[in-house]
Amino acid sequence: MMSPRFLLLRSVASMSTRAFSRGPVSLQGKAPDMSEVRNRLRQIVGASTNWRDHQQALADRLSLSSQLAASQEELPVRRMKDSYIEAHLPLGTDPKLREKYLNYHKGVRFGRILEDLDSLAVLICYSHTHDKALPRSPLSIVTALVDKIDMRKQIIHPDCDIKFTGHVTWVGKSSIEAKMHMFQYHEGAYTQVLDATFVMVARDPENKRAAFVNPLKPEGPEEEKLFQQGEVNKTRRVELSTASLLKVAPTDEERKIIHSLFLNTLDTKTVSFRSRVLPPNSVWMEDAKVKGLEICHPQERNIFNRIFGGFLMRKAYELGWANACSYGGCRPSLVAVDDILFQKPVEIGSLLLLSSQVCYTDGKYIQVRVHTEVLDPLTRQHNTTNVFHFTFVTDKDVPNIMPQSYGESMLYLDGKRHFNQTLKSQ
Ligand SMILES: CCCCCCCCCC(=O)SCCNC(=O)CCNC(=O)[C@H](O)C(C)(C)COP(=O)(O)OP(=O)(O)OC[C@H]1O[C@@H](n2cnc3c(N)ncnc32)[C@H](O)[C@@H]1OP(=O)(O)O
Repeated sequence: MMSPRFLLLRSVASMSTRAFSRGPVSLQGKAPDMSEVRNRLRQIVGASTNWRDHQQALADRLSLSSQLAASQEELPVRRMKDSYIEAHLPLGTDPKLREKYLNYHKGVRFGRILEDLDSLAVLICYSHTHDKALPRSPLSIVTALVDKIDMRKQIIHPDCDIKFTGHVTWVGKSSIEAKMHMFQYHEGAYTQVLDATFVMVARDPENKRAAFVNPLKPEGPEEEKLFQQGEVNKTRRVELSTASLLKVAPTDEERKIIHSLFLNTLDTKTVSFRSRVLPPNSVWMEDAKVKGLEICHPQERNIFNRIFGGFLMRKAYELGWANACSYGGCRPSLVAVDDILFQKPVEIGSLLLLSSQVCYTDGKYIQVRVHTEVLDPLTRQHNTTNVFHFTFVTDKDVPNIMPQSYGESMLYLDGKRHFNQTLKSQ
């Protein structure tokens, strides 16, 4: 039986033809491939194709400020089908493209898929906010959050065509939730590989302050449900942020977990709080880190001359995967991506420090957190730009991760919260 999600997708897809041919992604009526998606984004904002022209392109965009709406009410209401997009990644039919996506293990580089989802989410939002009367959009639409990516299949074939679909499911004043689905053509049919929910934020042409986006009117019970889920997601995010362990103490149950881990690691031969012994089949958290550095070259810029969010996700994912791989001693598969927060833009030329940590384990599962920060070499100041959460699974049980310090215990609990959230949605 087909899943309700898939039925919904089909129903939106079937009513999308008119929207698709009127929307800004129309390319002689056929669905674009991912390079066309990126080219279309460049056209929509008037991005420079050469780095030497980027200052001029930025100056040209400044003049678009006068086209921003003064209130949300003055913008026309949009329907979900107005932003519906289908895009293709012809891995099966384009061998040159396949090389870019292929990993050593004859699978697909998931980091590349993250880049494509990010680009597609931006184009979906520009379709929602499209104004026929304007040749260029005054909005700078940036990725604020990857709320969730749930894998429905663990194997992505490198030689079969991929199809992405997606549309806006909820809007606030300046924020937009976009849901996307990925399918792969295998053994004569398209089957679902993943579902993704991104939150994007519209900013002025200089990317300095929030800008209003068109309201969204759900049509019919299925769209109402999606819209309400968007509201629920927003409330959940606020609640999670309020209960963050960086702000408030752990719950009673969590405190008991940490104390029991502490008791399990005490050296029974000494009467000391300090001497700790690693239990069998365990690894100290301190020994489960992998770090990396990226110099942020202009090649990785987005349409607003900052570092492309998809590139940051790819780098963080690959580091997190390498950490899980060395921790588990075998190739892990991705189960879910959860709550990727884009706190601050990364400027071109930055030194980006990436730090990945195995923060929670449960049987075959490994929860990895990747933290990125930019380092100003002159002032030696560090600024957090992103935090990423990945859940991996391996084919055998992995050692238990063991926190030692109070800070590590909070990382452990945060990892456990993310892991439980992932299990709930599976
Ligand atoms: C060349 C080919 C490439 C083509 C691809 C193009 C892709 C381009 C996309 C990107 O690459 S973007 C790059 C990665 N993303 C960033 O660099 C964003 C970095 N983060 C920020 O700049 C700020 O944190 C952000 C603009 C997201 C939010 O800033 P603020 O917190 O000051 O926002 P503000 O308080 O003004 O709130 C504005 C809205 O954002 C919402 N918001 C802010 N942070 C959020 C969050 N974390 N989650 C959900 N919503 C969030 C907030 O609720 C509010 O919604 P409403 O207006 O609807 O009420």
